[in-house]
Order: sequence, then C-alpha cells, then structure tokens
Amino acid sequence: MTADSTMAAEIATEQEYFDRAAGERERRRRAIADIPGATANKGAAQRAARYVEARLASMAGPLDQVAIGWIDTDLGERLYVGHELIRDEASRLLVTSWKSRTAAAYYKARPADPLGVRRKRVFRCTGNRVEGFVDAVFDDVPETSVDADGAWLPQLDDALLTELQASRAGELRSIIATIQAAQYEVIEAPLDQLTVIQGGPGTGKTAIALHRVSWLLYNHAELDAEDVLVVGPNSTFVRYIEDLLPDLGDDVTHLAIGDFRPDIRPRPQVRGRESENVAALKGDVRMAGLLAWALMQGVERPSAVKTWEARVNGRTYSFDGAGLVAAVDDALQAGTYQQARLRLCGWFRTAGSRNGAWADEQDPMTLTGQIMPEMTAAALVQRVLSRADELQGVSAGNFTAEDLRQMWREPRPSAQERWTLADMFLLDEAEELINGSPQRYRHIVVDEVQDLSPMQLRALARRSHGSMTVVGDIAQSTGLWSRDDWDDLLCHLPDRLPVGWHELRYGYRVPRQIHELAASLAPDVAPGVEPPQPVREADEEPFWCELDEQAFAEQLAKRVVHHLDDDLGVGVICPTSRRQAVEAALTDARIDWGDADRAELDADTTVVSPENAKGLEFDVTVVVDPTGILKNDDGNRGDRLLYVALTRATQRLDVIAFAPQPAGVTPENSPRRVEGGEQAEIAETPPTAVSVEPVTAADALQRQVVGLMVDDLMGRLSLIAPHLWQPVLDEVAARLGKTKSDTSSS
Ligand SMILES: Nc1ncnc2c1ncn2[C@@H]1O[C@H](COP(=O)(O)OP(=O)(O)OP(=O)(O)O)[C@@H](O)[C@H]1O
Repeated sequence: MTADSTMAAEIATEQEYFDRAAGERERRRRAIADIPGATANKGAAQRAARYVEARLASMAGPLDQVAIGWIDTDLGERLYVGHELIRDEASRLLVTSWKSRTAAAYYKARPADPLGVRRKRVFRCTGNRVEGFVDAVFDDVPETSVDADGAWLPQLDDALLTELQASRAGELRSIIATIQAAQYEVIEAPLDQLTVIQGGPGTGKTAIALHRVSWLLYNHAELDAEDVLVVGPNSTFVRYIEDLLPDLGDDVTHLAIGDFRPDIRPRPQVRGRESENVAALKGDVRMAGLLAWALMQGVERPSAVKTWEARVNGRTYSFDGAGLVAAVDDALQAGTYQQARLRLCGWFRTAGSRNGAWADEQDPMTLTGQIMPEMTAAALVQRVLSRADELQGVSAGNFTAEDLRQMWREPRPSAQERWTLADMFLLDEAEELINGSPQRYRHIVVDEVQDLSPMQLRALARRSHGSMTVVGDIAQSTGLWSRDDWDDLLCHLPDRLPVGWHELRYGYRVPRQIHELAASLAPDVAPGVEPPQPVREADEEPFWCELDEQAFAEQLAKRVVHHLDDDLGVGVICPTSRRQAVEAALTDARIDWGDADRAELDADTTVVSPENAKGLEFDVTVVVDPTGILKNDDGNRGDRLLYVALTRATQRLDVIAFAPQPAGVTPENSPRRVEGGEQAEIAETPPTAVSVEPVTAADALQRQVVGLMVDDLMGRLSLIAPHLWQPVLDEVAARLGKTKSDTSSS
C-alpha cells in the first residue's frame, strides 16, 4: 500500500465515524425539538420551549464538523474532541466536548509531560467532510517542535495555518480546533481568582478570555450565563466579539464601557460632552474621596454640650447633645448612608419615646432628615459639580481650586441634567455610598482593561465578587489613563481572591515582517513588556510610500482596490485630521466602505480611528499618515496608537505617509524615485507623488519621527533669539547624554 492509499483509507474510516456522529447529533436535535410537546401543562411547556430554543441554538449545525481531532491514550482508548458532546443511542460516547475536563489532555499534552497521550490527530475538514489530518506521536517528537521546557512551540500544523491565513469577516471566530497548550492553561485557570492576561497584539488574549467563559460555564454548575458579564472598550469592539460566545453555545451579557449606566432612577442619559481635562479629573480615583467627603458635608454635627432641639409638626423635640452626637457617630458606622439614616431614625424612635409619645410616627424620620438629609446619587454628584466654590479649600487638599473650577457646571433639575460619560461612574460611586453595592456578577471579563479610568475600574469592581478575567496589554495602553504598569490598574480591582498572572508570548495575528516594523517602535512603547514572538511569515513585505496631498487620494483608492481584487478585507486606519480626505477618496473611487467607529464591520473596506481599531483585525491594514497618528491630535501616547494601528493586519500592511515638503520642492518638480516590482507599478499613476519608493519602513518611520521632533523644536526655538539656539541644543545633548549614561550604569 502506498502512503497515499493508506491516507485515503484512513480518511474513509474517519469519514464513516464522522457521518455516524453527525447522524447521532441529528437524532439528538430531533429529540430536543420534541420536548415541549411532551410536557404536561402550559407553564412547563413554555419553560421547556425556552430551554429547547437555547439548546438548539447552542448546537452545531447539521453540516458542521463533528470533531476537531482525537487522542489515543496509554490505556488504549481513543477520545474524539469536538464542538459538543455526542453520544449514540446506547449512550456510548462518540465525541466529547472541547470544554470537558477529559478533553484537557488533547490541548495540554506536551512532549515533556504527555499526560497519558500516545498520539494526537488533528483533522482538516470542510464542513463535516474529512480532507486530511496531521498526527503527532508523543514518543517521537522532533526537537524543533518543543521549547527548552519541553512544551510545544506553537504547532504550525495545517489546521492552525489555515485558520490564521483565513480571511477575516468582521468578527472574532472560534479557535477550539487550534487552541495552543499555553492558551489552554489560561482558559482552565481557576474560577475563584483574579485572572490577569497580558499579551502583545494578536497573542489571542480576547479569543482566550471568551473561550474561558464558555469553559467556565461548562465546568462550574454554580455559574449561569446570566452571572457573567463581558466588558469591552467600545461598541465597535463589542460588535466584533459578541457573536463568539453564542457560537460556542453560551449567551452572556456584553457591555461597552461607553454604554455603562448606573442602576438608579430616573435612568441617567448621557447628553453632555466635556474636555479631556475634565474627563481626566472625573475619572481620577480622588473623586471617590471627594464624593464621600461631600456626602459627609451634608451631615449636621450637633453640639455635644448643648441640648439639641428641633420643631416638627408644631411640636418641639429636644435631645441631649452628647447622646445625639454619639448616636450620629454610631449611625455613620452602619455602612451606607441610607443604612446610617435608618439607624439614626431607630435611635430617635427609642430616645423620643422616653421623652413622651411621638406626635406622628413619621417624626423620627423627619428629625433624621434634619441631621442627615435625604440624598440621591444625582443630587450628590450635582453638589460636587455645581458647588465647587464651597468645596474649594476644604476638600482635604485633594483637588486644587483650579481642578474644582474646571469641573464646575451650572446646576439643572435632575431630569434635564447634561450628564457626561464620566459622570456615569461618579453617579455609580455615589449610589454605592448612599444605597450600597449593585447586583454582583459571579464572573466579569474586562477586555482592553489597560485604558479604563480608576473610577471605571471601581464601577466594575463593585459588580464583582472578586472572580474576574482582565485582559490587556500595557504596550497598547493609550488615552487619558495610559499606564506603564499593571499595578496601577490592579490596585482598583477587588483583592478578595488571589491573582493568577498569565503572559501570552506568541503572536498569531501579525506576520513577522509586519511585526518587525511595529516592534521598531516597541522599545519605547513599553520598555517593561516583552513583545510577542510572531509565529508566521507574511507573503509580502509591508508597503510604505510617501506622497503629497494631491497624490494621496488616488494612491489610497488604488491600494485598497488592489487588495479587494485579491479578495482581502481592508481596514483603513487614519488620524482624525485625515479622516475626511480618506472618506472622500474611497467614496470618489466608488469603494463601498463601512465606518467602524459606528460599529459598522460588515463592509469589505472599513475606516476606523486608531483608538477604535484596538482589538480589531483586518486581512490588510492601510495605515494613513503615521506621523499624524504619532502626533495624536485626539489624545495622548501617539506612539502606542501607532503601534496599535500597525498591528491589526493578518496578511498585509500598507503605510501611506505624507512627505515633508522640503523648501523649494513642489509636487510638480519633485523627484520621483521608482524602483521595481509592485511599487513601480503603483508609482506610475500618481503624477504628483513626491516619492513612491520601497524605503525600509523603519527608516521611513525614523525620518518621520525626526521630522516631527524638528518641527516641535523649531517651534520652540523660534521663540528665542537665534544666537541662543546652538547653546540650547548643546545643553540638551549634554543632559541627554548624562541621562543615558546614568540609565546604563544603574
Ligand atoms: N490558537 C489559535 N488558533 C487560531 N487562531 C488564533 C489562536 N490564537 C489566536 N488566534 C487568532 O489570532 C487573532 C488575534 O487574536 P485576539 O484578537 O484574541 O488577540 P489579542 O491578543 O486580543 O489582540 P489585541 O491585543 O490586538 O486585541 C485572532 O484572529 C484569533 O482568532
């Protein structure tokens, strides 16, 4: 028998097994669909119908692949692993679910620790048709397949390569067929801990966190889908990930942090906008202290040495000052403000009854209100925002008068209040102070956590019992809360449970060549963070060109069409300053495009800001105006935003930069250096291009950065007399030299 015919015979045997399992899956589907008809009464039938609907929705389709692979164990057993458990009529196991603990060895077995596995097979299928397979025999592992610790290197078998090369369609997909051992260890990490997943772009953090939810739901009977919350940075991202868990058979709540609303009545609406400065102040953890302090400012402190008198309903009640002060102090230990009011009211009731009967049974509460006025979250936040002058100087020195002035705004009736997004988290904090914690989730996943404000983190923390999975990358931390350290962030999360720290090392999304370009920025982007190791090569080197304004539109459209013609989806990432020009260029060229900033991810071409590109991926990314992104007209850490933009592509990266205009060179007389291949072909069209050349991207980027710094310095130097320019530059060089030698010697 030849190798080919052996393979063909094995495939045929496997196909029989697959067909049989698919048949059993259909039998099961029919049995589930019949359940409502078999129930006794209407209520039971409705409940059954709901169960049936959910159960059927979670099942793989009739034509879907039944198994991703199998393992043979030392005990001579073979275990098929698939999307879901399949048994035959006699209840014999045909396929186990990828989520079951018995499937763990399929993912975790490694040459140094085979976990009783002798052989592992991974199938290549189209639907439920077996087309091939790859086997790994555990006692015969090539050295090149394992790292120094005896763990598998990412196994670039057919299945993984096919999956990584596949075109992306605007949503994150299931990776159950190719989960890698190190990733599986994160998926099955204990429920009762704060699981932290750090990893560079494309290391699979998001995919892993979501597969983890599915795994936890399957393996922890005490955890229901409604106990789980998945939080993402914006609605574009949530739209990108929200179908994955239903595909895996689970439907949990997804929330974009921008859609967060505290659970208070009337439900607050976001109607206002504010400057970044103010948003930054409101997101600061000091606001928690300010709110607590402002709440206490509303509490009247009676004198301990005088009798306290109050007139209610025409009757004067009097109380011993010292007793009342002690009662207030005791009440304030009660927990929330509302509980404190109730405790004080209880004290009045008892103390009052000693002084004689109450005129009205509401009187103790009315007296309580004179010491601790009724308060709502909205009123407390308004007090802090609209009475800045009162708070000034007394807010425990936490905020300057200028901070408070900046936050000040005209008070309005609560229903017309122009709440901003940052206010939502103040309201949430205030609500906790007054009425206590909101309903808690049993498990919360927070993705792109590195960008959340302390107040946002606190809002999530108060919805958690401590069991969380937080996912992020310090090197991609941008915006108002960009961080260099995880501790900066973890300190705002619950510390009731131990922390489980995981770092993902291999980059699955971004091919090496694209990665190297992005990594040329990485040392400065996050010195403390190990950049990921890319696991595959790109078919093409990144393309870089420098154009002038006029040539840009035509070139952009040409590049996009070029990729679309190859059946690849394109993401165009540009700074706000270029947004109009990009949109016009695509529209003029009749290219259908979607706006990902509005969560439109279904078109073949997508335009998106660097901020909202975070977490997304495209077959091809066209990054427009890297210098503009570096300069970052919208926020801060432009270098990291550029890093994010450059690491979105699974296959190709184009960078279209705008050439600095040297004095005397106009587009008409500019030199055009054109070299062979793809670039030459592209360069033919734009007659006004300054240059379209295969410069190395890193050099070009360096030139852009230098240009940017020169612009900055020139702006500053022009403010002083020319004879001072050189001394200033010399001094800067001397000081930088010193800093460098300090750093290297320490
Ligand atoms: N084991 C795997 N098998 C197949 N594909 C994988 C695997 N791990 C990750 N991927 C793919 O790599 C891509 C990147 O994954 P994901 O978006 O989860 O990365 P990330 O670390 O969250 O990236 P970012 O930091 O950019 O948000 C996705 O297309 C994902 O499906």
